[in-house]
Amino acid sequence: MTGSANREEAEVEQLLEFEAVSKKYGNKAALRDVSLSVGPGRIVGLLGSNGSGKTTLMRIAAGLDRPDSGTVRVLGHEPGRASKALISFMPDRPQFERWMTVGEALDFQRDFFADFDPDKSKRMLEFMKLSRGDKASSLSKGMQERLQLTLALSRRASLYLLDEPIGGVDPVARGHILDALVEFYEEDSSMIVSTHLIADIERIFDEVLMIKEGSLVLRQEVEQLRMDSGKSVDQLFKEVYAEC
Ligand SMILES: Nc1ncnc2c1ncn2[C@@H]1O[C@H](COP(=O)(O)OP(=O)(O)OP(=O)(O)O)[C@@H](O)[C@H]1O
Repeated sequence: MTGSANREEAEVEQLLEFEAVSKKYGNKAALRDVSLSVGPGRIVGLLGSNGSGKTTLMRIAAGLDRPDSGTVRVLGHEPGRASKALISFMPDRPQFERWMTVGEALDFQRDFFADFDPDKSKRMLEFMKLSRGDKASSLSKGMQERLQLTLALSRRASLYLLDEPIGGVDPVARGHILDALVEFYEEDSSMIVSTHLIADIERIFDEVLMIKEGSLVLRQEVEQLRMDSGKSVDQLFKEVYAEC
């Protein structure tokens, strides 16, 4: 990164900042000395092969796991009640109970989060072709992901963390879901999206972070990356992870 980019970054209040964050599970290093920052109004792709540390990074940002060392800030707050109120996290596994209907899952989210927006949630349900009366247990994997996204994006959060949001959605529907991401996220907020399906999703990214064996190996603006390398993000990803 250039000096002027550094100065610009320092002037904008960062939504998320990691400084030298490391995390081990037993003797397995899941994150190694990761430093990054995400400013407002950005859609950031978090890319990495299986086990590279994407979920760990998101869980630490969401305040669900603690780093062993390093510091994390969300709009200047250390992880805790204030930072959690600013973040909407979509985990890679369903967070609703299987006995719930779609409507009950949304009501639960509404009761839990002060920033839940009922109007947005209604528009998202229509967009996702879900009905309040649908039973969560009878939804297909792809429809469950649509519900997960509806729950996450129905909040007016500052930072959305979406862990593999389109893995179970069929290729035809992916474009529709990506359009929902772009349409329903808040202008001044930012979104970090982890994925393996880079070719499908790279069109929505402003910036990508590539993580390999717990280390951040690349952080770049997508336009710049395409201009510098003459390659798509997907092509570059395949090169970086060729031996994984
Ligand atoms: N709770 C845990 N206990 C032990 N090891 C863990 C735990 N969570 C993650 N790990 C290990 O940490 C490393 C990073 O895992 P993580 O889930 O963050 O990767 P990921 O990039 O999200 O992978 P995937 O794309 O397969 O979901 C892996 O080696 C994983 O086995």
